[in-house]
Amino acid sequence: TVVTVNGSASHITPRLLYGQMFEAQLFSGDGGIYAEMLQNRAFQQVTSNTTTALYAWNTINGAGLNVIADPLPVSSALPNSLQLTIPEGASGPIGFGNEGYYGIQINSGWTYNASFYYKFPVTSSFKGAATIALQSAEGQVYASASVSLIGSQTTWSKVFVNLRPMSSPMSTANNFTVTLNAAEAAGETIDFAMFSLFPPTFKGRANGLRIDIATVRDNLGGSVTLYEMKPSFFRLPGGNNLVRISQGQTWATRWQWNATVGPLVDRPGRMGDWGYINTDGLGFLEYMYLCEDMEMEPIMAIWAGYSLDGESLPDDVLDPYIQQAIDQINFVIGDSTVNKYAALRASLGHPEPFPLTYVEIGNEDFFASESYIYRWRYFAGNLTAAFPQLRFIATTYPFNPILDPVPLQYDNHVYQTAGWFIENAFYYDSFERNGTYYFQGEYAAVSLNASGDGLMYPTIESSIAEAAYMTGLERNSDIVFAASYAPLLMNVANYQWTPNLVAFDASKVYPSTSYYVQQLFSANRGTEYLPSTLPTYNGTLYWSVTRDSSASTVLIKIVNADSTSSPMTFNLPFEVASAGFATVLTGPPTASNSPTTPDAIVPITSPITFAKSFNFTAAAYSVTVLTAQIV
Ligand SMILES: [NH3+][C@H]1C[C@H](O)[C@@H](O)[C@@H]1CO
Repeated sequence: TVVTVNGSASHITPRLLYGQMFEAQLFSGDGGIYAEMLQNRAFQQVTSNTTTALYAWNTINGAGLNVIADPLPVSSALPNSLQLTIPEGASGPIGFGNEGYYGIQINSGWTYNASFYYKFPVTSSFKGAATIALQSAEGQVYASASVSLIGSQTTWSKVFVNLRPMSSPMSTANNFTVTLNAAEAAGETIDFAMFSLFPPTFKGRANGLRIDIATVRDNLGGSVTLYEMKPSFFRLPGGNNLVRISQGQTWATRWQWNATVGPLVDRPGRMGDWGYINTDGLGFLEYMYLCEDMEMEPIMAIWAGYSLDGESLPDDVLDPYIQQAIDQINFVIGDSTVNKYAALRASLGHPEPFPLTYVEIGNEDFFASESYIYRWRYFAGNLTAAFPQLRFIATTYPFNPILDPVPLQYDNHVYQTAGWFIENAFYYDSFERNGTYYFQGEYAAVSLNASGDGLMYPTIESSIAEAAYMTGLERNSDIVFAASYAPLLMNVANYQWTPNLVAFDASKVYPSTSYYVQQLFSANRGTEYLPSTLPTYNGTLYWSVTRDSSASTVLIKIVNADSTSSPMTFNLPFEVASAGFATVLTGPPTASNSPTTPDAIVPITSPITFAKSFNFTAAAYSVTVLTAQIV
């Protein structure tokens, strides 16, 4: 195959071309990138006096343990407390433990910050020590500290404890425990609330992110990071988790930005849309800090009156929801000297506005496109008037139905077979250039063929198909302004969707083959697209040529979906230095990175010789990035 490259760029690479889609699903937030280690830390949204209310907690040595509806709750947002009753006649340590999110990593290099509130429901003469510890399920103590609990403390008192493990067990089958001396504390009843256990966080941010997900360490000691994927945008908070959940919930249980900001003790949490309770500890401001710390711009969605069980808000009750969206946007970009919600942002520590260009109105409203006709008109109409500098993204099919005001951006989602992505590498080539821009907000090859089962993890075959499609996104990035694989993160211990880009468990992270494709494309995007000979439609060989005009480099992405290698000749329109690099991701088509084969497939970079006209053989089943210095 001979590829002739044009020296004049057809268009510049859009600022936000590659990024990440995020929503609280698959324990990607709680139990994932949100670094809180204790599951069910505040007994949010559970029914008191039930055993299920105690999920993730366990009793030690026969202590009585119950979640109560506290007559004196730690806050109106957290009505439940954990009541510990110490029986008479026991001996030794007695109390309770938390198993974390399917394990707790104990690392001797870390200082853990623990905290909780306690009170005695009835005043008592007790004055004794509680031991706070990190210990294995078998009871081996790795870190412990002592705090004194005082029986006269009948109002909530917050306790802080630092824990420094003496060693790092391989196993994550560990517990955070609170125990007292059974003889000393016999007959006592003590209430607890709002526990927390944090390891060090990404960039040291309080209430922040798990370092090894924001920064993913591969087994080779290198570091591939969500951050290193050089994502330019972060779509939040969903996805379906933005949309009110189905199964007969009320409008009030939808995600609401204002219920997720401010002190953790004031956040009620909610039943998320993926079958588990969201603490909302990774709240709206934490999402903004995540964007700031990973140098991304939010593509922020607002709730637009649709629920997954098909109901839509009628058109005469939209005003309070439109106002809530206006307030949400002002929290992000408002002037803190004039706007109350911007002033709230300042009071929480961020007086400056966050960057924001795009606001998505709803999510996948093609499921409710009839009502979207008026919902879009009211939301986009009012928000455009309030924020003329913002660009609003519609979530129905392009121009179906016709919307007013006419959307200038649409969000396309596609979950399809690997074959579909190969066949649709020219998907956007035929789109009219009529001033409309497209966000490929969610896409993934989810199975290998129409009848095939869904993939648990991406494979080389599925990732290569995505790469072929992405060469089309680059060729059409004059109208495709942003693209993100979805979903981003999955806890291998509890998930509701596969495949995903990056899997993890309580101590390790598993970047998939598709993650490496995203990283190769995003970290080598160039600043302008150089047209070249078009690949064969529905063929097996695809490429995309860009130039980085600041670094003065040429970047050539090559995708070979065939089982045999493919010799190529590139004719460049300019001279290049002979010493260049090839980074190749390749392997057997069925190969995956997974907890059992964590780094089966990683990109390998090696030097190659370039010339104005040069030959390169694309390996079978491979994604390659060639980079050369233009001279
Ligand atoms: N059904 C998918 C589409 C929706 O937007 C996401 O929440 C789901 C996967 O992440």
